[in-house]
Amino acid sequence: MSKPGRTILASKVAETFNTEIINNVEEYKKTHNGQGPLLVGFLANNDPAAKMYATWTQKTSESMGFRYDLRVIEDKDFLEEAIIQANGDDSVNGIMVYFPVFGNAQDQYLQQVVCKEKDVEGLNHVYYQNLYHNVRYLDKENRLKSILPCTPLAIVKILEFLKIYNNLLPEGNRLYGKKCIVINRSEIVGRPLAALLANDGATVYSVDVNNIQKFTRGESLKLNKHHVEDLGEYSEDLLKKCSLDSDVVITGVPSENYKFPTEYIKEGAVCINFACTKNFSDDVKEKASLYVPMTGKVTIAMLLRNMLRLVRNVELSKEK
Ligand SMILES: NC(=O)C1=CN([C@@H]2O[C@H](COP(=O)(O)OP(=O)(O)OC[C@H]3O[C@@H](n4cnc5c(N)ncnc54)[C@H](O)[C@@H]3O)[C@@H](O)[C@H]2O)C=CC1
Ligand SMILES: Nc1nc(=O)c2c([nH]1)NC[C@@H]1CN(c3ccc(C(=O)N[C@@H](CCC(=O)O)C(=O)O)cc3)C=[N+]21
Repeated sequence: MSKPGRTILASKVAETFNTEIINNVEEYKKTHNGQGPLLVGFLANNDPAAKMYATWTQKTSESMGFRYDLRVIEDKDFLEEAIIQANGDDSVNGIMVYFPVFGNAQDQYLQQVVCKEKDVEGLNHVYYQNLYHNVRYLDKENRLKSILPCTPLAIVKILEFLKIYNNLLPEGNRLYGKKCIVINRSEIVGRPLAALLANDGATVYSVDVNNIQKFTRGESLKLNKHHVEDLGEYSEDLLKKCSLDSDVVITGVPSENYKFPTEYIKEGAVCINFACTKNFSDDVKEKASLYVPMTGKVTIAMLLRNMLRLVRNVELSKEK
C-alpha cells in the first residue's frame, strides 16, 4: 500500500509569493529609471553555507528584477565601517550580513549596526521587540508595517499554505487549538518562531539542548501576547511526551547526523525541517501527513518581500 503522507516542496509555496514580488518590482522600476531596488550583501567569512546562501540570494533576487551587490570584506575589522557607509548611501535599499562573522556575541552587535530602514532580514531590535510584544505596526496610525525575521516568517507562510492556519478564525487567533513543537531555540529562528506561533494562538513546545519550554497566550487566549513556562530539563521522555502531543513538528538542528526519532511523531502530524541538513529520517512519511524537507526558497521569498515592504515604508514616511 502506498504511504498516506505527501511531501510538499518549498518551491511550491514560494511560487504563491513570487508573482506578487515580480509585479511589485516592475511597478517600482517604472518610477525609478527602469532600475529595481538595490540589495547589498556583506560576506566577511569563508563559511561554505554562508557563501552558498550568498550566491543563491544573488541569483534569486536578480532573477526577480532586483539589483544585488555582493560586497566581500577580506578583513572582518572593516565590516562595521562598510555597513555604516551603506546605511548612509541613498542608492542602497536593503542590507544583509551573512553570519557567522565573528561567531560570538559581536555578531549580535553587527546585526544592530544595519539601520532598521534597510534591515531586510528583520533582525533589528525594534522588529524583535514588536514581534515579542505582538505589535504589528511601527506607527500609531498603523500605516507602516513592522518587519518579521525572514526564516520564522517563512515557516508561518508554509503553515498557512498547509492550512494549519484556520482562516475561519479571526486574524491573530488562527492557530487556536493547534499544538506545535520547535526543536531549536536560537535568537535568529527558534525563539522568535515559537513566539510568533504562540501569538497566533498555538501552544508551542520550544526545545533546546538544555530544556523544554511552553509558549502560550494562556487559557482561552486571554493574554494579548505569549508567555513562557519552563517544563523541565531536556530529556528524551519529556521530548517524546511533548512531541506525541503536537500537530506540527518543526526542526532546525544544525548537525549532520541528528535525526528526530520517527516514533516521537504523532500519527498524521505535519513535519517541517529548516536546518541545512536533513533532520528527519527517510521513514518520516510513515507518520507525517505532510512533510516539508527544506524551507530556504520560502525564506528568500520573504527576504525579498521584506525588502519591498521597507521600500514602501520609506516612501510612506516621506509622504507624511
Ligand atoms: N532555511 C533557512 O532559511 C535557514 C536555515 N538555517 C539553518 O538552520 C539551522 C539552525 O540555525 P541556527 O538557529 O542559526 O543555529 P544555532 O546553532 O544558533 O541554534 C541551534 C539550536 O538548536 C538546538 N539544538 C541543537 N542540538 C539539539 C538537539 N540535539 N536537541 C535539541 N535541540 C538542539 C540548540 O540548543 C539551539 O537552540 C542551521 O542548519 C542553519 O543553517 C538558518 C537560517 C535560515
Ligand atoms: N544573515 C544570514 N541569514 C541567513 O539566513 C543565513 C546566513 N546569514 N548565513 C548562512 C546561513 C545558511 N542559510 C541557508 C538557508 C537555507 C539553505 C537551504 O537549505 N537551501 C535550499 C537547498 C539548496 C539549494 O537549492 O541550492 C532549500 O532550502 O531549498 C541553505 C543555507 C541561511 N543562512
